[in-house]
Amino acid sequence: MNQPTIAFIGAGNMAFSIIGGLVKQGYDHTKIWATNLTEDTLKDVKQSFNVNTTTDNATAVNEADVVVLSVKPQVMKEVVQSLAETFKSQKPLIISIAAGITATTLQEWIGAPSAIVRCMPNTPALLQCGASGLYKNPQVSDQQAGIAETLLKAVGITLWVKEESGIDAVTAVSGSGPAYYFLFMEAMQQAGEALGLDSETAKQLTLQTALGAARMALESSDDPATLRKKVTSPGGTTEQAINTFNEGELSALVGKAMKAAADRSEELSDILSK
Ligand SMILES: NC(=O)C1=CN([C@@H]2O[C@H](COP(=O)(O)OP(=O)(O)OC[C@H]3O[C@@H](n4cnc5c(N)ncnc54)[C@H](O)[C@@H]3O)[C@@H](O)[C@H]2O)C=CC1
Ligand SMILES: O=C(O)[C@@H]1CCC=N1
Repeated sequence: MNQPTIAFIGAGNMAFSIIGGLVKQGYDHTKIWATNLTEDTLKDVKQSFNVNTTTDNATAVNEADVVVLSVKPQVMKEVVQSLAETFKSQKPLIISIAAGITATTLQEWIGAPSAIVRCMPNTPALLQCGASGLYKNPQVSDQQAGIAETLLKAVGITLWVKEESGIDAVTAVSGSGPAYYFLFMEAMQQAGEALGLDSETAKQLTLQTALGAARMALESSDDPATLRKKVTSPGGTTEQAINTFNEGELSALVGKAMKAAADRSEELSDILSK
């Protein structure tokens, strides 16, 4: 299949990562456009990947089969409305990576039925180690869905949800998820220091343990519960820690925290549709 031309509207962190992933995987750089508000903010992406750049969003969209909306949610309405006529004439596949903006809202701002894939990536995409949830509206063809998947696979794994509300759950799990693990790392490092380790030692032990545990969970045929049990010697040290977590109802707390994140995602969709 010919590689489609892709325009990234808003070449910030996430767009930079996806473009980087695509180019590293051999995507033709001449088929990629990146836009931003000023030439200065486009220098980096131009120098790094030799893609086409412009400060005029419509110029890029006019060239594109696929448009990736990668500006912040707060400016999305203005950006989409200013491109509405171009979208209507060009009919590109539109992929939005913005948190909290539904495909229905995007379509309303465009003012015509449009093929839209909504995606929730996460920040490890910056290391090509991300996890993205994808939703496609009924206008998206199988071929377009394949294009969206290829694009996001350049920065990690991709999983589809059938209902758009699934994106709220994806946001609670993998979108916000890196922050939960960072919080746990912060707490473990602090606890290590409180137990007498110097800060650097506590940090290195914490981070390498997180990496090792994640790799074991991904690569082992055992599930996380089995892996946990294998660390936990009866009457030993881990058991004491796990009992303490259970007394504090850690699982219930995680459930409550993630429900709050999903509820906020739904609420933001309402607020941002205005
Ligand atoms: N799940 C998650 O953790 C993440 C989700 N996201 C989503 O990805 C999107 C992009 O996020 P980042 O790359 O971190 O933001 P960013 O702020 O790094 O990039 C956005 C870029 O858009 C540019 N921009 C602003 N107005 C523009 C306009 N009218 N025309 C063209 N460019 C314009 C800005 O100058 C900026 O460089 C956001 O909508 C965010 O919700 C991003 C990062 C992580
Ligand atoms: O905190 C947020 O609202 C965004 C969405 C997922 C990660 N960051």
